[in-house]
Parts: sequence; structure tokens; C-alpha cells
Amino acid sequence: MALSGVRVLELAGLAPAPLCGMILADFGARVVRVDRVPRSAVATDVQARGKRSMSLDLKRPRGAAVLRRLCRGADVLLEPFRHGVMEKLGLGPDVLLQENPRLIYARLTGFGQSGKYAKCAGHDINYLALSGVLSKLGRKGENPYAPLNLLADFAGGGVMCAFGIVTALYERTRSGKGQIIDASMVEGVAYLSSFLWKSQSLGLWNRPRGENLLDSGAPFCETYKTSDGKFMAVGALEPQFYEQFIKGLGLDSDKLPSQLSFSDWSEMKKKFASTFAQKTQAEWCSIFEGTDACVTPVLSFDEVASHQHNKQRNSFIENDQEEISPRPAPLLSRTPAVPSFKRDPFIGEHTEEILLEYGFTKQEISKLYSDKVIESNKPKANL
Ligand SMILES: C[C@H](CCC[C@H](C)C(=O)SCCNC(=O)CCNC(=O)[C@H](O)C(C)(C)COP(=O)(O)OP(=O)(O)OC[C@H]1O[C@@H](n2cnc3c(N)ncnc32)[C@H](O)[C@@H]1OP(=O)(O)O)[C@H]1CC[C@H]2[C@@H]3[C@H](O)C[C@@H]4C[C@H](O)CC[C@]4(C)[C@H]3C[C@H](O)[C@]12C
Repeated sequence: MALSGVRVLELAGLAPAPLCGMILADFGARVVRVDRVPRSAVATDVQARGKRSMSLDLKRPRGAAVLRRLCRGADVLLEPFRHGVMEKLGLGPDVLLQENPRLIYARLTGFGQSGKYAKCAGHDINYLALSGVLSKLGRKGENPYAPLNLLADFAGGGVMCAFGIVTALYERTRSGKGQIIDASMVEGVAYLSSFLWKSQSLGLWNRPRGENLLDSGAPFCETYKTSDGKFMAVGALEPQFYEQFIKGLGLDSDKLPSQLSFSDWSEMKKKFASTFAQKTQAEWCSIFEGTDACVTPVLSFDEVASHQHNKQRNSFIENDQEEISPRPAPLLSRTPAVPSFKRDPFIGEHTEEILLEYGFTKQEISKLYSDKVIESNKPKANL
């Protein structure tokens, strides 16, 4: 796989960094998640596919020393803490890059390593708000709303950080040097919104929230309820697709206002809603499937894996525990990601195996155990 042989140390954190680590693991990296001691009963990393776990107390000087030694043999360190925490542990970039100049030191935070908020707590919605993007999200007359924690945590955070790591790994093939990645989720999601900034002159976003082309203002870029309580998604933006959409609805475009007549959009939306309400989702699918009307069913998580198109592409996978989840993307033709199908690791399951792999002797390991710097949680062998 593309990242085979890359050794990643991921310090256990909340959602964004675990996704970054999982992406690297899916594409072949050997990701070790460093969990705390004493280990918590509940493993909150639900994105642990393909990772191994060791428990290490970084607050103990001996524990920090173990991590420093691991970093001397690693390619990437991924830390999910607010600014200053690693420095307080004696594990800042100055120290670790001194000991391993090839190390890629990825710092995934909400607000970045500088600025007045750098040391503040926060979550997805805060970062999305500070990026400006949240102000664009929401229906007419309603408060802005954050689409789950997808945009800042994951798109602008985990995925953007993974991109930074892969870019730095590529650059290192030329320079032989590592570097620090300051991955701020505010900036990551703002960067993703470049289209909104660059299209200001096109008049796509000049109206208030929820009254524009792509933010639920336009009747031809909207979802509609069907007679069986399901939904259809309409994205018929261009005139030639919009024509096919109107035809599929069984309406006469000559009797409707023109597509871009902003002032008529709310009446048009009511017309389309009453039309969609007359048939089931399956009936609308049979009308629109195979056309360029840009109309698709809104699939639930229960339906999505078995949908014909997604099945044909194996877009969703089932692991050994019969858990369904999305296949890694994008699909590389020659070196595709091969995600693990095994269960997620128990916290501390691989402590000893990892330390041995990184050159610790059995004596050193037993001393670390007796001093409670590390913990192990190997599952009992099924006899
Ligand atoms: C699943 C829910 C989360 C969903 C995603 C949510 C919407 C997000 O947006 S996540 C993105 C959060 N932001 C960032 O990641 C940006 C960068 N990080 C930070 O800003 C901060 O880390 C923080 C604000 C996220 C958390 O701040 P905190 O003060 O806790 O931590 P830091 O300042 O970073 O310092 C870390 C300290 O930890 C020490 N440390 C680290 N590793 C080790 C180690 N190996 N050994 C020893 N010590 C270690 C380090 O030294 C620092 O110490 P100091 O502070 O002393 O310096 C989840 C949201 C809420 C969760 C639930 C909740 O927590 C209650 C339950 C808790 C239980 O344990 C599990 C079940 C819960 C129900 C839990 C379940 C889920 O996790 C949540 C719902």
C-alpha cells in the first residue's frame, strides 16, 4: 500500500486525530495509538481500525523518555492536545526534532499553535464558527447550524492533517528532513470554503443565509418528502438538467416562472413539494433513474450499503465483527488502501509488542511495568 512502512505514533485524542490516524493506517502506515495510564474503561476511539494500542504515562518523566525513544524510530508523531501541553511534558518539537530530524511532528488543534485562542478548549462547532463557514449554513430565517462534526473535526481537521502529513512525507524524500505541521481546524475548514470566497463575484452568496443557490434557497437544489415519508434530493442546477427535472415531475416549464427567478423560488418550492408528496420514493426513483435530472434518493445508513450503485463499487465494507463502514477513499488503482477487518485494539493491548519492536529489552519493559509507567491489556488466549 502507498504508506507501507511508515511508522506513526498517534497520541490518543478525540475524534479528529483518530480519523487522521485511521486514514494513515488504511493506506498502509503502522499506526500505534499511545493511550493513557491508567487506561480508561471505555475506548472512545471508534476510528481505531488497523491501529495498535499501547498504554504509557506521559506525565511520568520515564514515560516521556519512552515516547522520546519511540519517536527516534518513528516517521510521524500525531498529537491532539491544545497548544503547550507537549512542551509541558518535555515533548515539544524542539526536543523531538533535535533527536530525530526526520520526524514529521503533526499538531492537530482547533485554533492552531498561536493566537489568542490557542490555549482555549473548543469543539467542532466553535472552530466552524470562527472560520466564518458556520454563518453560511442554515435555512432561511433560522439560526446557523453545524452539520454534525463533519466539517471542522473531520474535513478541516483529520483529513486536512492527513494531507499535511503525506505532503511532508513526500517532501522528505527530497530533503531528508521532517518538519512541524500546525493543523488548525479553523483554518482547515476555512481553506475548504475557498470556493465561497472565490465565487463572491458570481452572485452565488450575496443573499442572506438560506436564500442562495446552494444553501437551500433554490427550489432545484433541495430535498423533498415523498408520500411514504422518505426523501428525494434534487441538484438540477444547469438549465439542461433542470429541464429534465421538470419533465420528470410531470410539470410544464412554460407554466412555471423561469428557473432563476429568485422572487418565485418559495412558490416553486411549494409546487415541487406538493408534487413529490404524490408518489413514493421508489416511484420517483424509477422515474428519474438513468436521467440527467440530478435527482437521487436520500438513503439512510441502513440502506446505503445495499444500494445497487454502492454495491457495484463495494463502497461499504463489513469487518469480522459484522460492522459496516465506508471503504477508504479515494480508490487508488495500483496500490489501493486495504483496511483491516479485525476488531479495534483493546487499550494497551500491544504495549509489550510495540516496545520490543522499537528496540526495548524485556528487562526494560518489566521495569516499566513494575514502575507503572506502562500498562498491558493483552486478551486472554482462548484455550
Ligand atoms: C465523542 C465526543 C467528541 C466528539 C467530537 C467533538 C464534537 C469535537 O469537536 S472533538 C475536537 C476537540 N478539539 C480538539 O481536538 C482540538 C485540540 N485539543 C484540545 O483543544 C483539547 O485536547 C480538548 C479541548 C479537546 C480537551 O482538553 P483537555 O483539557 O481535556 O486536554 P488537553 O488540554 O489537550 O491536555 C491533555 C491532557 O492529557 C494529558 N495526557 C495526554 N496523554 C497522556 C498520557 N498518555 N499519559 C498521561 N497524561 C496524558 C496531558 O498531559 C494533558 O494534561 P494537562 O491537562 O494536565 O496538561 C466526546 C466528547 C465528550 C466525551 C464524553 C465525556 O468526556 C464524558 C465521558 C468520559 C469517559 O471517560 C468516556 C465516555 C464519555 C461519555 C465521553 C465519550 C466521548 O468521548 C465524548 C462524548
